[in-house]
Amino acid sequence: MRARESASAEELAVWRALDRVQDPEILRPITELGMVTGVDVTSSGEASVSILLTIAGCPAARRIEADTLAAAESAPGIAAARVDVGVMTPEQRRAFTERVRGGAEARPRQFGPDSLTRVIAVTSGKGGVGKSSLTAGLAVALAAQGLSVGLVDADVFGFSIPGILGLSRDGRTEQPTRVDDMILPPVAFGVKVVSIGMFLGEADPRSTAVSWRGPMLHRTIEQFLRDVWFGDLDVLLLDLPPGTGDVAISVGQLLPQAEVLVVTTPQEAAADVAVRSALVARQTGQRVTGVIENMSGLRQPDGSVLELFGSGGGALVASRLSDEEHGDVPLLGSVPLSPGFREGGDAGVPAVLDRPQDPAAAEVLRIAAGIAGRGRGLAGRRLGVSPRG
Ligand SMILES: Nc1ncnc2c1ncn2[C@@H]1O[C@H](COP(=O)(O)OP(=O)(O)OP(=O)(O)O)[C@@H](O)[C@H]1O
Repeated sequence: MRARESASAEELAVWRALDRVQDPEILRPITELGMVTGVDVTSSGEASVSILLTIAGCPAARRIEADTLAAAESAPGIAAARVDVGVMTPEQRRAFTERVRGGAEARPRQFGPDSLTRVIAVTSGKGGVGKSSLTAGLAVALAAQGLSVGLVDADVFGFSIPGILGLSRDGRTEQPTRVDDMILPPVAFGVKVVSIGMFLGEADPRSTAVSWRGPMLHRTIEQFLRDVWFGDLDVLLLDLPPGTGDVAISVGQLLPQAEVLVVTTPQEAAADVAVRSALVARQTGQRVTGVIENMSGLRQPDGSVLELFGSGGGALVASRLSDEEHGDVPLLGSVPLSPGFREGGDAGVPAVLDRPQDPAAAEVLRIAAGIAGRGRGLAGRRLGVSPRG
């Protein structure tokens, strides 16, 4: 088997085709990760490709093997292809994790103060207002716009993200892959997802209640942020539990640079508790950057709108959080009630991808575009002015 440096023209064409094969968990080309160890092409155009996997037999491994074969077969001048799969030795695995981390020892802490990742924590006052559905929708929408996105489901008591993103089926939740001490999160619709629901072992998350106390919760969130390898993310979203509990405070301590989005319903009575959850975030030094109203009016077949939960709650929360000290906290959007949006979540296929015309999905896409366009504040951004000549 020949390395890239000594490849013939036909072999080089195969290497180039393999550059397009991504590791489905790390989301980087397998050639860049050193997983392709050699390519041979015979004079009759038969290609053999050798790849090394961290572990054999897992779904990611099967996909890499299939994608490698398809890529080799598609290369110009190739009549047939086969793939030889090997498993890395412990030594090779160490070199691999080093390469993935880019020499992590020397790198700043993931999501530490020097990190360029924008961290957005989504909170709500009451439960059941659609916070998880919106967080998942925003994450998928941002990934679809080409951003590199991670999502931490920190809603320990009501983790629902794996279900909404199709990572949990028939009571089995997809598990992160462990490569030595590196934990690689599963990827759903381009989003790297980690959830407390993935760390329950064999327990069926449908019938498993997590009843951990503060310190245990804090350690778990800390582990999510430290040991799970997200790679270089543009945006990390966190789905917090509703209310003002231990997790919100831990996230405030661990990620003081986080922006906070508050989800509320149009019901004015829900506003007080939504404002309180935002104030807890402020107390831990986080910035509240916007409010999203969910479950706004439901469009009727005759075109009228039924305001099931009243109206005005989002605007009320936004205005109560805006003041001279903290500036304007905008209402980023009002997501209507929509049966299609709920069905997408239940089926594990986000409506923002599957039915972007759905009124709720369309509004989530619009909010995501606004969030993507806003960046992380002015620091490091180019301003739209040019010097006068
Ligand atoms: N705009 C909407 N239209 C219709 N159904 C919605 C909408 N938003 C959310 N839902 C549905 O409402 C239910 C609750 O949503 P979700 O689980 O996202 O709420 P939550 O605020 O995260 O709840 P908790 O924090 O208590 O777990 C889900 O069944 C979801 O599909």
